[in-house]
Amino acid sequence: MASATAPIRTAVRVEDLVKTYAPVRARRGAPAAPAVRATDGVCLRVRQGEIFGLLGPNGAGKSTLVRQLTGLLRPDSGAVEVLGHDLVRHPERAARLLAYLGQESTALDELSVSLAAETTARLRGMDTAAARAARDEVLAELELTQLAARPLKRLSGGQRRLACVAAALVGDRPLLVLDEPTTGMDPHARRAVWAAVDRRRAERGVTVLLVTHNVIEAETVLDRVAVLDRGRVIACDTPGGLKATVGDEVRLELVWRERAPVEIPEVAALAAGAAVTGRRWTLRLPPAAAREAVALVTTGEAFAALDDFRLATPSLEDVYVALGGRAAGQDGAEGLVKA
Ligand SMILES: Nc1ncnc2c1ncn2[C@@H]1O[C@H](COP(=O)(O)OP(=O)(O)OP(=O)(O)O)[C@@H](O)[C@H]1O
Repeated sequence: MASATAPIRTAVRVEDLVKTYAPVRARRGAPAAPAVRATDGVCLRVRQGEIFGLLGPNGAGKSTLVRQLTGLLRPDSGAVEVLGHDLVRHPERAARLLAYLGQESTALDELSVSLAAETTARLRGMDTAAARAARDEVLAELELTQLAARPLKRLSGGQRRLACVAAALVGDRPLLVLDEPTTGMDPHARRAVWAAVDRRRAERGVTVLLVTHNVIEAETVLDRVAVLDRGRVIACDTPGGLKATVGDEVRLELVWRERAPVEIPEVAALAAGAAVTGRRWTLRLPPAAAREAVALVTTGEAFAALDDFRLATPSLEDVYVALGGRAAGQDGAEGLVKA
């Protein structure tokens, strides 16, 4: 975040951004696809030095939005300004202003880890010596030195992703746009990525725009988050501010052994407010009601039928559901908590 004395500058300004993908006509057995309004009037402001998240289920429009922000996809209408530059009129300026890590790595796959980082640094204007120094630094930082000689296509999925992150981080761009950077990584690698990102923000005031499904990760690394659903921003705040929108409700999860003992009237009463998935009930309750419910299910007949229970304060996922976004697992959306 910007220091208390420095003026807060806007790194990214997005105004009323619209992109509709054209419909596809039916051809040789392939069904027709209707037009999709993938971004539908998106407005955003990202401050300089901020780690800003775009959160939302599959198909919400996150990648479409970032591809417009990075000059790779022309919007139908609306404005995109990065560090004062109009990227709709001058998309070619994006390469100087930002590093973009997309979901695919195909362009680098033939290169070794070392060459991928060095070539990217050279493409970003560093001379050979500086590019090699930046390469060595980032490979050490992400613990990739041992894999330096290996071509990306011969790495595991998580290792390949880490090598792509390394390439994105070289060259000192003031804005990092990272689309699901930690997909497939183990917790150790994830931590290394977040530490590297945070270091650049702290030492160089780098701004980070991060696309994620992963609510848990979002809660721990983001300063602010915009929740996107069906091409629209349905909320934008700090993780804490968003959580406050669900008030002080707590989440109670009950897992029954075989079936819920709904013949017990108090259990039947709980059922009315529960989201049921198989043997699991999820309830959102004020703290006092949650305490009562816990007392009920941890005594007598109800307890005998109970396999497990968990009481949790609201998460961003609760916020997301409360905001009316498509709940995890519905409409083809994957679970929001994707480890
Ligand atoms: N090239 C394309 N042509 C037509 N429709 C597309 C195209 N790319 C994306 N879409 C559609 O636009 C909508 C937004 O897609 P987008 O990839 O931006 O979502 P997303 O939030 O990034 O999803 P995910 O989390 O799965 O990456 C979806 O309905 C998708 O099917």
